[in-house]
Amino acid sequence: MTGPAAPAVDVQGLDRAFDIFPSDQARARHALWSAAARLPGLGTRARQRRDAIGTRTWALRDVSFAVGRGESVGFIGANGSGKSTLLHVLCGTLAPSGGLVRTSGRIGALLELGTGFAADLTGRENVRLSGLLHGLDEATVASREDAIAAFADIGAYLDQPVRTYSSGMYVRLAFAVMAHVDADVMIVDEALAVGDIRFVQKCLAHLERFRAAGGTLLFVSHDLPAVQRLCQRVIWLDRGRLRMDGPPRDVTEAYFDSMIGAPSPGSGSRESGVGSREAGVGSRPEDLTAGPETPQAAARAASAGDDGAEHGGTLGKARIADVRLVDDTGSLVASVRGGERLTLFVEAAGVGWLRQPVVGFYVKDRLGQQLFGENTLAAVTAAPRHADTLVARFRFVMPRLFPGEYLVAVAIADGTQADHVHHEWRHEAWHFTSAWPGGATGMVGIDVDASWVIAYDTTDR
Ligand SMILES: Nc1ncnc2c1ncn2[C@@H]1O[C@H](COP(=O)(O)OP(=O)(O)OP(=O)(O)O)[C@@H](O)[C@H]1O
Repeated sequence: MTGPAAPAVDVQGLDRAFDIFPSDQARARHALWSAAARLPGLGTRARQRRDAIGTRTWALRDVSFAVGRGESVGFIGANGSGKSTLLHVLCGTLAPSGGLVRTSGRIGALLELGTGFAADLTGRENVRLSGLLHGLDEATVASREDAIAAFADIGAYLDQPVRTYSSGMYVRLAFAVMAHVDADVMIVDEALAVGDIRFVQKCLAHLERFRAAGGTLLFVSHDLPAVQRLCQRVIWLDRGRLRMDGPPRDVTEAYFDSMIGAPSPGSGSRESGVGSREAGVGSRPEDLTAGPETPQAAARAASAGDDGAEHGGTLGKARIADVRLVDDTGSLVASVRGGERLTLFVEAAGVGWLRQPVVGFYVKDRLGQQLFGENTLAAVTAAPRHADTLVARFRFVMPRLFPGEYLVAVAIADGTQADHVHHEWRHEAWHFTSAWPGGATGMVGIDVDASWVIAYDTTDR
């Protein structure tokens, strides 16, 4: 029995070993000696014979921590440090070799690809099966099927066997199921990494809402900014052992320093360039007037939700008709290297009476983090007028962006910084990839003309 104050997850002294055998015969001999070790009088000798067969790897060693209800905890660590093994033990798909694991409430898990669905059943059959396995009754599963299908958005593939799915389709369906089983605890492994940028943002927005509504989240990722965005606390696993447990910024910085071989500065305020934002902090993306967040913007954000919706805005009537990112020859730009001069065109229709039209944009990364943007607030001083079309143009030099996918969000508003009405905003007005070949640390790169290091003695020897 777990009382109301019991943590959602309680792990004490957890060990998990994997035995690797050179052959099936060796595996069978190991099983025999394991059985013999339980017989009276044979224990010590049988254990010695058993342990001489194969190689034992400790994926987790003496790991202890507790996660309170409503907490969001990120798990980070190098490849092979035990993160996935830990999540599997928490979900019950792997048994501990030692120690205690207690969880309370319904667990929804998105583990690595290939776990969770029966490959020969269709997506729809898997949805039904998963719903039942998560403890929902048949009627509830049936009533949620449409919502799950809409969230996954994989079209006719829903009625195809799961073995025909791409990894992206698989993860779409798996997340959609997890989002609809009334989980108290959500456990998400690196699987999200295979989703396309729009879907990943939709999932992250869902996890943020789940967290804000008091859900417990356990999140494994190598993506440190994503961990900082979603988690209030981070646990660093190092070769199976818990190395650090604390605030996201301290732990991710110490981990990053260990990865690049630098001494850790402790919990100082130095910015490492890796996701140095505080967890959960950041202005809402749709307010492109780039000032302090207004209550109106907050209210719009709350009503529209950042659910991956492609566009929103209810107050005005102008509609974004066309958005194009082009280079100096007028060609559409789908891939950038950074350093090139580009122009973003925005055209709106059905405008009507305007006091002072403001068009804005920003570029966001895969996690929805705003990287840069601009608006026409300073450029426009026109008197109120009537118009049916509005055209805005931003000419700028594209920064060096870390290789990956990016989205351009665009908004049209009318008014001043302090008092404006949003007509429409479009979260995903343009999509491009960055193919910058440099090795940026952090989210943007710089052009380094020269770099050097000098070593010298200050005293004569
Ligand atoms: N089924 C298995 N059989 C044998 N060894 C395993 C098995 N699963 C995991 N291991 C080993 O356990 C250790 C921890 O692996 P785990 O997958 O949990 O690490 P991880 O931190 O999730 O790594 P990654 O970041 O690469 O996903 C590794 O040494 C791995 O080789």
